[in-house]
Amino acid sequence: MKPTTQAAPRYFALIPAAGVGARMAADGPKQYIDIGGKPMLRHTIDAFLSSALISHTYVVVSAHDGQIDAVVPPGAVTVLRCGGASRLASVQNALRALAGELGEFDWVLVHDAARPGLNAALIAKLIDAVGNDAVGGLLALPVVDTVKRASMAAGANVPAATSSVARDGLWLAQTPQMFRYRLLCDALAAATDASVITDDASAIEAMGFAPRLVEGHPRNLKVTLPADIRIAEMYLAAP
Ligand SMILES: Nc1ccn([C@@H]2O[C@H](COP(=O)(O)OP(=O)(O)OP(=O)(O)O)[C@@H](O)[C@H]2O)c(=O)n1
Ligand SMILES: C[C@](O)(CO)[C@H](O)COP(=O)(O)O
Repeated sequence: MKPTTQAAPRYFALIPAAGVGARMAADGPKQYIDIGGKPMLRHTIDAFLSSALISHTYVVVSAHDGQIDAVVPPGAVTVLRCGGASRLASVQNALRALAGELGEFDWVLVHDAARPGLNAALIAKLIDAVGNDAVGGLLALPVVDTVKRASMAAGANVPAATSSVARDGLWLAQTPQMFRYRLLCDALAAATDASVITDDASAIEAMGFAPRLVEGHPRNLKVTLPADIRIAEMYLAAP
């Protein structure tokens, strides 16, 4: 019997970088803020370029982005100027733009530009853990604090806790979130509400699948608020 040869799996990075960084309240989009001597987005790009597992890296930016060309290393990264009004829309647009380049079984690792602390070891950990999985998965951190559900009473100036949420089984999603191209396209094509589908795994879950959770690292935080910059600087100073 002729031995069957199966093509080696391919892993592609897709970096949504079309946000405006409203919560950072900086002069411009937070993905271009300097951290440790280079723009945040360049740290994120370099994490994928440092991994021998990644076949190619794509960055999706807004159509009128005027800063990306000074950030990406020539030739090593493809810029997709199809960012949308939400992270969901940016990823949907990027996946459509890649229809002619990616095969249905190619793995896509969607990773926030705002998570510059990613490194090759975390990329390898995720791929090793779910690269043979039927669904895919994501880096995440188990919740270590007590979680409160709160409400703001009329006339109050701070919310009040109405209950505590049992933390067993609660995880905080990070990225990359890795799924095969076809499944990810189908899941996101069915997603309409960006306020509900706030990560790629949410769309996969909405199809009834259970993405695997692989423990990430605090260095892989999402740089969202001004105070996050110092934390990112600390981790990026010690790769
Ligand atoms: N329309 C959007 C919104 C967000 N993102 C990207 O999705 C990632 C996570 O989003 P977030 O941290 O919320 O970034 P912003 O949307 O820029 O931040 P904010 O919500 O404070 O405006 C970021 O890398 C961001 O650039 C994107 O590609 N397109
Ligand atoms: C994708 C994500 O980073 C997982 O935690 C998160 O959902 C992004 O949320 P944001 O409001 O778009 O930053």
